[in-house]
Amino acid sequence: MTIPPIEQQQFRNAMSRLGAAVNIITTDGPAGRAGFTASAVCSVTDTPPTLLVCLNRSASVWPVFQQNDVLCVNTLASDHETLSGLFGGKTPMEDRFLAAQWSVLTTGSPVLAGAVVSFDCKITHSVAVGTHEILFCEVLALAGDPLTHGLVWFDRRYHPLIRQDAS
Ligand SMILES: NC(=O)c1ccc[n+]([C@@H]2O[C@H](COP(=O)([O-])OP(=O)(O)OC[C@H]3O[C@@H](n4cnc5c(N)ncnc54)[C@H](O)[C@@H]3O)[C@@H](O)[C@H]2O)c1
Ligand SMILES: Cc1cc2c(cc1C)N(C[C@H](O)[C@H](O)[C@H](O)COP(=O)(O)O)c1[nH]c(=O)[nH]c(=O)c1N2
Repeated sequence: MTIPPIEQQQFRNAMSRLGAAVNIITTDGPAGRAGFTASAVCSVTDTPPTLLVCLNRSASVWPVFQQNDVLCVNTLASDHETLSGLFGGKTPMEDRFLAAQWSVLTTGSPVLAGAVVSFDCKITHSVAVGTHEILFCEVLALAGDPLTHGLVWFDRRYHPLIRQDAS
């Protein structure tokens, strides 16, 4: 029996049905400051606290993350749609960062003001799979705003998460 291969577009159409949090992944260090929008973020283990980020190696930011070896995962709030678009397009890097306020925690990676949660991490190792690099990241510090509402990428558009009981 021959199993027909899943085409790229079929895979993307299927993945578009898998809702995901939207994040801006930032870094700063010897290679400079950079950031991009990512939905491919996942918890790996809590001992040591580790998450993963999948980054396309064709992105302009890839060499910067590779050299800095640190990053911050900033999970976006319901009012961050415009910011997500800036970090997900071909916008010049300085213009992306001018559109929001930033601080730092432990690694020096930019921490977004008003994020739902921020994970400040060192990249412990990475694995290449196809077009992407899976970055395994140990979490060194946390921040966040418990009053914010989340944002989900589903069906190729944003869905602000507003709790039914929110006043
Ligand atoms: N993991 C990723 O690299 C990823 C995830 C989401 C969106 N994007 C990019 O954002 C843009 C808009 O995406 P969209 O969701 O509106 O429509 P789309 O049809 O390009 O993608 C649909 C879904 O497929 C997956 N996907 C898309 N490109 C991928 C890739 N190169 N590798 C692995 N998975 C991929 C994602 O889950 C995405 O939500 C596109 O340029 C897309 O490539 C990339
Ligand atoms: C909602 C959403 C979600 C994602 C993306 C886009 C958008 C709009 N992009 C694409 C990524 O943000 C884009 O390629 C970067 O801006 C890098 O582009 P430059 O090469 O720096 O212009 C993206 N890229 C990636 O490598 N991993 C990911 O998980 C995602 N997820």
